[in-house]
Amino acid sequence: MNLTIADVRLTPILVADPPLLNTQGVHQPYTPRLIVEVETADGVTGLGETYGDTKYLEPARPFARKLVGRQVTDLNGLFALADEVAVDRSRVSGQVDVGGLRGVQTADKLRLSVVSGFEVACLDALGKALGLPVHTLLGGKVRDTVEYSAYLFYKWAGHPAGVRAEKDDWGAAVDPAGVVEQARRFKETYGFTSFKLKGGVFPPDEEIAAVRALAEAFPGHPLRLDPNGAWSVETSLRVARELGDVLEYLEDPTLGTAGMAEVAARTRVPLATNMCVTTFAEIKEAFTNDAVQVVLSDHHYWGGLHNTRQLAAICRTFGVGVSMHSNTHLGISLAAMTHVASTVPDLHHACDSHYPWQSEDVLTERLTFEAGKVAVPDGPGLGVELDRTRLAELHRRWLDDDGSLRDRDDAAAMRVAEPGWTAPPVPRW
Ligand SMILES: O=C([O-])C(=O)C[C@H](O)[C@@H](O)C(=O)[O-]
Ligand SMILES: [Mg+2]
Repeated sequence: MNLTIADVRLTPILVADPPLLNTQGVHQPYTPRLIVEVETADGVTGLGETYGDTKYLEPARPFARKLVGRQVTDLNGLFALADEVAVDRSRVSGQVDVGGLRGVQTADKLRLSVVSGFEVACLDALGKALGLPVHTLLGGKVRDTVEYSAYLFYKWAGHPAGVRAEKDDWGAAVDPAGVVEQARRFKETYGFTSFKLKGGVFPPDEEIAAVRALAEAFPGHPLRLDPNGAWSVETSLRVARELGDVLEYLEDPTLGTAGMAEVAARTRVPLATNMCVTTFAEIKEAFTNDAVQVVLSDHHYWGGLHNTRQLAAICRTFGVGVSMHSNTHLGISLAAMTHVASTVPDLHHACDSHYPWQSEDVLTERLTFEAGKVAVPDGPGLGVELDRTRLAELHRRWLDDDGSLRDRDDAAAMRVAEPGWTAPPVPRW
């Protein structure tokens, strides 16, 4: 068996995205992703997926060239290799990322997000070559299914008139009744029993009313609210007081570890984050100050599946819960999330996934949710197969784009409907 990497293919694509609202603005009609293929000398191909914006593509290209000639088994070597790749300083500022949704943005984190796509592709190739599923390569699954939560969004019925977009049939959700209706469809279609509402869109009282309406419609179901740091400490505490009896956790109510620690010290509602702990360097301060009770890992941010397991071990050591964050992603990443989640012993919260919002994919067969859970694939590698025709079509869309959609910009999408819109300064309320 020859496990030498003979070829690496990178295919940036644009995938349809509905008009989902967040505190920064609204999703653009198409969003970039990068599909990674690693091919061994024996002709075995492994698949990976990560962010596709220019700032990820730029380092991914030289990184891909460096991989040729190495072994797919050399996963630990990927990090040192990534350090050799230059990251344009203008792309990283050390502060919260441009989109304002993914926490700090450093060159290291950007490199890790690139590495994650290649690590998953190498694991997929290795698994296929050995005839073993990725979860076995990670030490073995401890569960056969992984539970996901319904990711509820305030949304418009459609993208603004005149904007080229794919249609969706979810309708609008801009008030409590719309949010409950969306949740009902999620539950009926996918069987989800936990619900997360993306907040920070409307004044807190409206979002409190939406969560109350969810609690009434779905009694006993775990509920979460995530305004992506849009609230002050005092507003966070007020929301925690008003919703404390129905929330599983509040996610990133306020920005920064110090603010989160202050909120955590004054409420019994657990705080979760995918913003103030998104790198290993941020763990010490957050955990020693008891700023967060649940970390939402994301194998893209953290540098892959092995790093996700290391993060879970650190969380376990500190008695901090672990779950998973999700951005717009396709089936390759959902499969990767499911494999790694299946190996984490104490995963006590349903993971996030945007997947139901993505009507397009590059797989021959989409992954499915049954009773809110994805069955852990047991076939070789990730257990998914690439649809090359679909990949080519979505790549063609990327090639045809004039550049305006190649870098996600929710504020720009909002300006189409509301000229003059800029992402609001935080705290917004
Ligand atoms: O905090 C979160 O869960 C996210 O950042 C997930 C996504 O970025 C979500 O907010 C979005 O896409 O609008
Ligand atoms: Mg979040």
